[in-house]
Amino acid sequence: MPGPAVEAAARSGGDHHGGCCGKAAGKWEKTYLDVLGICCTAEVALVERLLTPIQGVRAVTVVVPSRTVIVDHDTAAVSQFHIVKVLNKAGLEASVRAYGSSAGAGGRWPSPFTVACGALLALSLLAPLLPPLRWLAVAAACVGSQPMLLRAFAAAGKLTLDINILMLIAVAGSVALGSFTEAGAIVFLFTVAEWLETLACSKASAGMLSLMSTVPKTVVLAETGQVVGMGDVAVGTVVAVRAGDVVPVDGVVVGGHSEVDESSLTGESFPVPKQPQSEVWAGTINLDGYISVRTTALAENSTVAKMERLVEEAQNSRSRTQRLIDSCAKHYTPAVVVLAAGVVLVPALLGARDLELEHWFRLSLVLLVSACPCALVLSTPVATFCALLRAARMGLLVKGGNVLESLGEVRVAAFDKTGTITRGEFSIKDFHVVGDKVEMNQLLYWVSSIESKSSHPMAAALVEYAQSKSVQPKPENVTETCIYHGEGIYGVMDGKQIYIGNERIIARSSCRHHQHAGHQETDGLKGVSIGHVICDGDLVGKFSLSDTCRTGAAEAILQLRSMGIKSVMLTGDSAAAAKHAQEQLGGVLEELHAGLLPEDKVRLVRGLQARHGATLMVGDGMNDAPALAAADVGVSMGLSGSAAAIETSHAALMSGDILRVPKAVRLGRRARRTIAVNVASSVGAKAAVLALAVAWRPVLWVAVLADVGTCLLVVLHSMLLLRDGAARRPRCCASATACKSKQASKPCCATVKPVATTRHRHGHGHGHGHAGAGKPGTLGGDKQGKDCHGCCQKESKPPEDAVVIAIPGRAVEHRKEAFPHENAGAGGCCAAAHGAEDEVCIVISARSPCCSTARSRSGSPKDALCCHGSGGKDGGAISALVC
Ligand SMILES: Nc1ncnc2c1ncn2[C@@H]1O[C@H](COP(=O)(O)OP(=O)(O)OP(=O)(O)O)[C@@H](O)[C@H]1O
Ligand SMILES: [Zn+2]
Repeated sequence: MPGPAVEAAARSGGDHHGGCCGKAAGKWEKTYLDVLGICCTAEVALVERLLTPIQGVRAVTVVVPSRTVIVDHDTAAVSQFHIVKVLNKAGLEASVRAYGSSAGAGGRWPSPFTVACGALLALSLLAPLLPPLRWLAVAAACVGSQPMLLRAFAAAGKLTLDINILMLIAVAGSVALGSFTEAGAIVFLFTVAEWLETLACSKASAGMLSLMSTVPKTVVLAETGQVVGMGDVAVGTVVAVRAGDVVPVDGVVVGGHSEVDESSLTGESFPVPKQPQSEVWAGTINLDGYISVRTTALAENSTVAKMERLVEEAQNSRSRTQRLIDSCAKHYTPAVVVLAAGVVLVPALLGARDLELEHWFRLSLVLLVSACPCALVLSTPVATFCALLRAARMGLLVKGGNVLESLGEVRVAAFDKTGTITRGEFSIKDFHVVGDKVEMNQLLYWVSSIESKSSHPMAAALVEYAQSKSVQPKPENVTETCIYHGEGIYGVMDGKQIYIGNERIIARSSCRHHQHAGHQETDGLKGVSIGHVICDGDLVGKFSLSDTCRTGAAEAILQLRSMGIKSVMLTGDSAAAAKHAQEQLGGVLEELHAGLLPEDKVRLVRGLQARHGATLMVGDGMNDAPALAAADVGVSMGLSGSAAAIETSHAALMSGDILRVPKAVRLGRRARRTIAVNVASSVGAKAAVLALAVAWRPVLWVAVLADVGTCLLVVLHSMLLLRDGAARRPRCCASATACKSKQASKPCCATVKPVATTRHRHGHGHGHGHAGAGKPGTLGGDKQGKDCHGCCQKESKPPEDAVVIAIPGRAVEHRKEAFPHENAGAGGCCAAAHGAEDEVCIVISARSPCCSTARSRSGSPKDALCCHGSGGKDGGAISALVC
């Protein structure tokens, strides 16, 4: 059945595995199998016992919720078909999963056995008219139990007691008692429930596959146009990616322009413009335009490959609750079976009469049926699976069920400033030479060359600044570098020892002008970070830079507060910069800690844990890695965030959308609630059946119904987690829920509303002399200043002063398609906020501070971006309005 696609998929999987383990002697492959016969942990043991003894099988992983078995095997020693055969012999209904196809496709229709069983059972109900028809019920039981028999035999052969054996004993018992209809009903109920469960599970695992977008197996070399296998692509190769193609590798664009859909990684459905120097990731889709990409990682080290591995590991790692339940379940089944035996043996030995004995026998059968802890065992993993999937779909990679549980327990959230609360996109406010030792160009050359070696956000800004002054950095001329976390960077150039950084670096460099250099408050620059350049012990340059808060930062913190979670800021930056960010956010943070070294952050996180309990830490940089590891849940932010932060964190947020932090906490809480309800209902159902059996009379089919019914309920209830939990409230602006809070909502709503009215009055917006006027999505309005309340009154500016941010036409169209009733532009904000699943919002006001930037005093167009929900990627900006 499996075609070439399957083999290709399996082989490439194997290559990558063998490659990364470095001991690829044979041809190790990872084969993914859909095994519909997996019901609970009993079958896990069975599958393992069946497969591990086979020679050439290295590892077997069973993922119960998605009924997937992953076999790591040597293709020379054992083929996938052999593995499938072994599983099918045990009645486990295994098949090789075609790469990219949806799992469990075979489960769409009930098996012929089930259908035949149902038909025969229905006919047997006519027995009152024609008594011999009652035997049809026995036939129904026999036909329907075919798959169960195979599995029961396999399990018995491996000395495992599984649900199939228990059910068959119950069926045999009913036949022995002469209740033929009951026997047929048990089999029918059981098989139908199993089929329904498979349907539900396949829906969940189909989502899993869509997450792991199909990365192409071949690439086209840009130079020659040759098509080569993914495995033969070395780092530094330039590959061609045409419009409509999936980007095959992680890399940097070296030629061409395009827009890329990164939703498979970030969960954001907004196209991201790419030009030379932009990073692109494997698995994202090149929407339009041809680009050539220089690879920066081998296929097996690409971000998607890492994600896949993480998701796989996450499914296998058991959470605390699950471990507890599993260890209880281990003792539960034997205990109940012994009890069931006792219930029938004791009265028999005591010489009970026939009629009484029948009662005890029935009770014992009911006990047996109830001995399967199916629903209980499923209660945690299915919920965890669905929650992890939901998280992954919103661009949050949670590394395991434990992390999910911890997320739900969070009491306090610590945020790093640069790159987390702020965009990490600094703009240089001022750069000047101090003294007459060097001149400007020389200084810029040194600074940009040395900063080219740093991944700090400030470094990028400094390099860009130098380039804008026509100074090209030459990192190859830097002979020695050292990065001092929390301080800055040191490098040797032209034989000079150069330090760049904050006041701490001045002390380190033993600068002769120490006294003079360290005073930033006296500089009259407020809310900016000050940097110093020291050359051979002399202060030779000074610069100041500023950064703006991310859209939604204030709202995210307010949402956390509404959930009873306190937020604090931990930053390595200066106190002035920290205070400035706090002001921009409208004072929503409850504590600020500035000037911290990485180890100070760890100490403070430990302190928060001691004082408040479970602590969430959100950060992005190298300097955050230890704190992320120390927190109960460390969330690293951004695809391009520091690799160290992504590795050490417990969860990685693939986009820069900080609003997903409260969303993640909410998801964690929902998952905990779901698990609690699952456990309670599965235990409750068992208890109710037993109570009914003891107090009234033991009815077998009720016991079976309760057993398989709760299994199904647990699965379906868990699947509710896949849906977006946030209730859709009417939203007045991009920062949606912030509208509840006074600080954040007023300026924003006030800004948006008048614009909408203005547009009404003017028909379509007419630009008043500002760039981009007349383009779709551009709005002009000279009345804005008057109409706007709050923030805008203070900040109103003449239209010429307004900056219209680039309007990628495509993006506007894209929006228009999504919200045809809207003319894009200002109104688009509301429109987008209503419908879009990921709250991509459009309205950008140049200079009209709103939302989180309400009190921003910055003048640069970049800084004024607000109400911009596309996750901090400026390229997505669409329209402008003028205040
Ligand atoms: N490459 C660099 N160039 C210039 N200054 C630097 C550099 N690296 C660090 N610094 C200085 O050291 C300070 C602390 O840096 P650190 O990386 O610890 O924190 P941060 O990124 O500014 O803030 P946060 O902790 O909120 O992320 C910075 O504010 C900056 O002044
Ligand atoms: Zn079971």
